[in-house]
Amino acid sequence: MTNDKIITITVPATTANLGPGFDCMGAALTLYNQFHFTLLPKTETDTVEITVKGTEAHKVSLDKNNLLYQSFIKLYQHLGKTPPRVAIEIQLGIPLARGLGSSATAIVGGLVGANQLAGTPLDVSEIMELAITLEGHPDNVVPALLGNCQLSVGEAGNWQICEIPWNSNVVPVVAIPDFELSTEEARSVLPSQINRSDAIFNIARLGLLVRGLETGRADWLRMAMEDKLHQPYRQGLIRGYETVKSAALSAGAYGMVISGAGPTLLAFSNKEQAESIASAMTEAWKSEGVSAEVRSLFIDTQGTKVTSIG
Ligand SMILES: Nc1ncnc2c1ncn2[C@@H]1O[C@H](COP(=O)(O)OP(=O)(O)O)[C@@H](O)[C@H]1O
Ligand SMILES: N[C@@H](CCOP(=O)(O)O)C(=O)O
Repeated sequence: MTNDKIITITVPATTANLGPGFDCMGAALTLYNQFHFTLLPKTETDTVEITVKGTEAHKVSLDKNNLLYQSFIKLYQHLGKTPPRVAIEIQLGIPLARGLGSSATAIVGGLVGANQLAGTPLDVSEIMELAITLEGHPDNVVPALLGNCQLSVGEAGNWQICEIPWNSNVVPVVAIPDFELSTEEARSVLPSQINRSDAIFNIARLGLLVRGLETGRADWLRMAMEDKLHQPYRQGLIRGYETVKSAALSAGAYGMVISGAGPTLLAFSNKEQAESIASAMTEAWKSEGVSAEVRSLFIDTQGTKVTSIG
């Protein structure tokens, strides 16, 4: 094995939807997965070597079904090139199937890793287009790639990406429970049709959320973090949702929403109250028999980072 080229891709977690921004808005968080790609010499067989590190490593597939590897292969197929043999090491810092964009990191990491090894034939917007197609919605892959809070508007082949300013006094507090909820399951409970009043409810709040995030105005954020398109259908899948929400609000949170497809719950706070809100959410979940890791994070401003050796 030659170790002459090692590429490391670091991809941030994301919190998608942010309440009313279902399938269109999301923000990158300061929590990361890292992917190392090492070029291997060609052989007759095209086996892949995958190793995974981290507390949930045993849950990740080590064969060709691995989502990171599949995304890696997709980029070469897109280029019409044969993929090289690689050894992949995954360092998991983001818990899986918790609504923090672990699948988005795998998709973005695989595409960006392949693009680097192929000599960077694609630019960021071409990678973004492929990532959105693979994930099926833009709200987690776009901030994972670009960092910050991003609103994605459009359709395949024609995306407008708009960065939403985020006031530094709006602190994301994430409460990550010890149980999983796959995005697939959380999407399966959503209705295919919505009524007009629910659409108006969300349109108005998404506009308010954009201004609330920019200004940090508590009264705007409080109302803006409500939603009628996905959360009412999903909250029944999250044990303790109501208890944790009332604890967060009583402790002074502006609002609380489901992070991505859940089950992680996301509260917004000012800097002063973040710690007491985190404790209140931990205790509330404990009272429901759920152990949770609760953390105050920051918004990641850099997005996906590439480091190359060799
Ligand atoms: N680092 C990774 N490498 C390979 N596959 C991953 C990785 N992270 C997540 N996945 C895949 O994505 C699935 C979780 O995706 P999903 O249900 O959308 O949850 P999430 O909200 O975490 O994105 C995992 O069960 C696994 O199959
Ligand atoms: N808009 C999607 C977002 C899923 O994000 P994830 O981080 O849970 O994969 C949805 O709500 O289904």
